[in-house]
Amino acid sequence: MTFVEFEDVSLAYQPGGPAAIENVSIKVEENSFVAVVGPSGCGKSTLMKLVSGLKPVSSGYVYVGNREVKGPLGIVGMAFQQANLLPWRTTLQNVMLPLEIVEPFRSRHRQQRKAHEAMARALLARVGLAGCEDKFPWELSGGMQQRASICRALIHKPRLLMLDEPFGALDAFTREELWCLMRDLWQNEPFTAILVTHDLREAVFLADRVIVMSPRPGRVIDDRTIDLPRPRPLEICYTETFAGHVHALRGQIGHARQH
Ligand SMILES: Nc1ncnc2c1ncn2[C@@H]1O[C@H](COP(=O)(O)OP(=O)(O)OP(=O)(O)O)[C@@H](O)[C@H]1O
Repeated sequence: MTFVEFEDVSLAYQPGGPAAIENVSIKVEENSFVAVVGPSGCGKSTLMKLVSGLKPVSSGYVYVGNREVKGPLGIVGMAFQQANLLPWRTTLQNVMLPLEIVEPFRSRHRQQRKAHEAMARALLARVGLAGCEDKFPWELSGGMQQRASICRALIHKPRLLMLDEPFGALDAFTREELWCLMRDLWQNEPFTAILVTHDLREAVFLADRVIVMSPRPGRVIDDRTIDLPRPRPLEICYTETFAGHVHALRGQIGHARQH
């Protein structure tokens, strides 16, 4: 079943101005993991803003769960390159934030505070942050902050997770650790995921499909199925099939940049 659909979508940030993306049509199956790659400025983050309802389309339609997106959506979890944790809240309080804001959790939050806290503690433990609940963000490393930010994006069990370069600011080892964490979280309790990334290895490792965008105005120039078996161990990154996907994607983006 299709869960997210772009139907011939264009967006110009200024009315009548140049299009950031043009005639984009994409279908994302429920509980699948889709990555979007392309040269800088091709409109990857713009796609995120359109799906989450932070920006209206100039033309075309965006549907999430069979409903046209017309404003911010509560069923979306988001994680960005910067962890963006609130510095005055502890890690636990940061993770619990969506439960205070998003329905149906919000209206039950007072009565179910203890249960909500237990959910947050359990999720923090799953990502290896047990013992960090009472620490403030500045007491955590970059990788730990990003783990907490992923917990915050998932705590309200969103049906759709939008990831905008969430591992981009991390060192190579931490990044690979978090790929595995994301793989396990998704595999354990599937949700629909859309990942924007510059890292082609990350895209191939995590995704079922990789969508390639052209330089501005962003258009879909390829939609590549990644048929690597799951569960995928990190060692899969050193196989010929994996390298073949990465090379093909790199070639397409290089070609698109030149033309
Ligand atoms: N708020 C805005 N107002 C005007 N133009 C914008 C705005 N946000 C983005 N753009 C333009 O729209 C185009 C697409 O931007 P977007 O951020 O979606 O690209 P991107 O592929 O995510 O880029 P990067 O890979 O560098 O993060 C770019 O040319 C950018 O300059």
